[in-house]
Amino acid sequence: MHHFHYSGPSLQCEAVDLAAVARLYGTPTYVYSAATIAENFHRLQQSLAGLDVQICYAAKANSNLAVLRHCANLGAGFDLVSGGEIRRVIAAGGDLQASVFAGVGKTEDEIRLALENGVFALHVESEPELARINHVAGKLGVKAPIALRVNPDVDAHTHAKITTGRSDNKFGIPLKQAAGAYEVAAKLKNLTLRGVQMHIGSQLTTVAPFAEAVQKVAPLVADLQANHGITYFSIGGGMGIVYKDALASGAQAWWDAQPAAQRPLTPEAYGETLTPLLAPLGLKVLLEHGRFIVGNAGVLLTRVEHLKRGANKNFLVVDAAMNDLVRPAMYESYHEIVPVQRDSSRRALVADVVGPVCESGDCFAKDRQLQEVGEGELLALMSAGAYGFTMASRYNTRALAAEVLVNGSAFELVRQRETFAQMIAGEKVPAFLQ
Ligand SMILES: Cc1ncc(COP(=O)(O)O)c(C=O)c1O
Ligand SMILES: N[C@@H](CCCC[NH3+])C(=O)O
Repeated sequence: MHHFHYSGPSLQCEAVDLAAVARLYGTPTYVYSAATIAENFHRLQQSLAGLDVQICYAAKANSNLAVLRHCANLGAGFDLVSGGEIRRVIAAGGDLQASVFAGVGKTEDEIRLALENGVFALHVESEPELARINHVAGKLGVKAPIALRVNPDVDAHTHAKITTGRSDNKFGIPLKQAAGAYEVAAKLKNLTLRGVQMHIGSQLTTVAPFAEAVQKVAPLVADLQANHGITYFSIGGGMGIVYKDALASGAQAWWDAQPAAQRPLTPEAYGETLTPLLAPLGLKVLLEHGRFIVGNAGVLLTRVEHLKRGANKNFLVVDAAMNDLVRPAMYESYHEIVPVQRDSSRRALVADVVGPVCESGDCFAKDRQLQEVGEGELLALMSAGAYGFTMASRYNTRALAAEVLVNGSAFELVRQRETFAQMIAGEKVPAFLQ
């Protein structure tokens, strides 16, 4: 559920007219709803009520400082995958002592930064990494708290590029080798064994793969608790969101109308299945969801440049492009596209919605049915709060978009649109070319 809805003809985020945001800050602009983030966060927390749960929000989904601070204020720690993300949490005033540092290729500098700032644990992806962390911790004279990321080889039934828990993915230590790797870790004197971690993929739409993975890894967790005194089990992130009916799914009525067997995954169903599997372990549970918390909490506002009538199809050219939101080009993913001013008297238009980038893949939607819209009118690409801005690039020397956070009837620019001067600030023409 989320807080994007029409008030009469106008699309609003909470109590703010999206047209007003575009007038003030231009387009393309990402707009996030603070209330939606808070609601998702609380629902997730409630879903495993009764267990000792810490949400480590996956900052890679949306790492704007305002979003991080909002999550921190709600009680989140963070799941971080780079020194840059660690520094972002520090800059946002978040709690690193409730945060974990993951990733298959942590550098020595990044490990040092994590340890110096007292992260809750490092999530280790391989035996060579254990040795590296042990070495850095030794130089600092500290003990590094670690958990091994275990790869349970479970099919998450999601897009091949975002599945992470199969044996042919680069992530984690195969379950069969995990006990041995823990024995290796236990012998390294600068490490403290603190937990077990797993993550099987992103945009999971059923609870079954989560349950299968928890059941596969639970015996190892119980063993390590008995023999090494570990205190937590991180079951990763990955809860999927509704993309296809993105606008309608903001309302309770939409959920009520879904046949029970086809209802999208909810935190309540997730908690109902996983609580009985996790409770007997008696350990702290870490959740690392990103998309579920912020995905439906954001839209990308864009303006129509032209309607171009081609030989056999229409192209609606907008001012956002694949550099702003790469998901459709990268994963063929679906984002609902809606007008900011709705007008039911307009004729229907079927068009490819495309950006100005010089690639045929720069296409947000193929043969999409929309209301007829003309030059200068605004559209919203829904469910763009996760892996939207954080995956943006400057391809075609296009500036990074602006970001706005809405809270009730208030809204503020939380990232200025990049200027050309900022884009080229680190570049120079060398003397030998002058
Ligand atoms: C280790 C880890 N934790 C958390 C996440 C967040 O996933 P999601 O945004 O699907 O919840 C990811 C991304 O897939 C991940 O690799
Ligand atoms: N970037 C992906 C999700 C990857 C999650 C990170 N391991 C997406 O946009 O769906």
